Amino acid sequence: MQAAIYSTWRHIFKLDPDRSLTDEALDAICLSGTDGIIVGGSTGVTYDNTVELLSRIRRYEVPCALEVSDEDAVVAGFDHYFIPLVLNTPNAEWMMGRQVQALRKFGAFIPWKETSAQGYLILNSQATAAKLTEASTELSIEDVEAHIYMADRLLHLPVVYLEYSGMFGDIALVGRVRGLLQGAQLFYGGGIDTAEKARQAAEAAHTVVVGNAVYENLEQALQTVEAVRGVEVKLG
Ligand SMILES: CC(C)=CCC/C(C)=C/CC/C(C)=C/CC/C(C)=C/CC/C(C)=C/CC/C(C)=C/CC/C(C)=C/COP(=O)(O)OP(=O)(O)O
Ligand SMILES: O=P(O)(O)OC[C@@H](O)CO
Ligand SMILES: [Mg+2]
Repeated sequence: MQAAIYSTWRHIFKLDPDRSLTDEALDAICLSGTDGIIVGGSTGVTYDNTVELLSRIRRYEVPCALEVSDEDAVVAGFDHYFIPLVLNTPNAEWMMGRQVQALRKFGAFIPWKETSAQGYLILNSQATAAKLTEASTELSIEDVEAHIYMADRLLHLPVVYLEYSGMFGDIALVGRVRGLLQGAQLFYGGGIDTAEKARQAAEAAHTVVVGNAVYENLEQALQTVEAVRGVEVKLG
């Protein structure tokens, strides 16, 4: 089987359709040398703002994936689709419920080879996604490990996503999780707003995701690309 497009991605910018970016900023992001762009956000993502952002990104060659957070914002034409499942929520709606509901509608049309589930472990209680999904963010190391065994060894999810959106996470824990994984690719995201934080995250995870910094300090966000490129980690 051909490897998924994201399997070699070390650095990703995540762009939120619900936030605005000038053409100059988008130009710099798309030409930055990042491996890929994920379009996604936890709230305010609509069909219209997703189509608009995709059409602007498509002026460039950079690969672009959609992380689907709302069944009403499913847009054709992306290179890949990620379907988040929240592992650490007691509310099954966010683990399986909404996804199954969407599959009733889209199941027959899904490009399966270009579609992957992501097992999200949300570890910042203040993240929008944590509040929305009622995630149980206060996890012991044993709890984290158990979730990782579930995602990687039992469910065989292709991606495990350690999500600290809005804060820089526990990088030692990220490295420990990577060491446990046998099949899944580890995405880390949260609070990367300098080259140094990007470098540390890239030492620990297979793939690092830079989101809010794009909107808050673009110059520093752009520097994360080179920082990640300088760190060797075995992928695949
Ligand atoms: C041809 C064609 C049409 C192809 C496409 C077919 C296709 C692939 C269909 C998809 C069908 C499907 C199964 C859809 C799932 C829909 C769904 C409702 C999933 C639920 C996802 C979920 C658990 C959402 C909860 C929030 C979450 C975890 C979002 C992930 C992204 C995220 C955390 C972004 C960060 O958010 P942000 O807003 O930036 O947060 P901050 O405020 O902290 O910055
Ligand atoms: O926005 P930040 O904090 O960079 O987090 C990136 C990403 O993990 C969000 O889903
Ligand atoms: Mg954000």
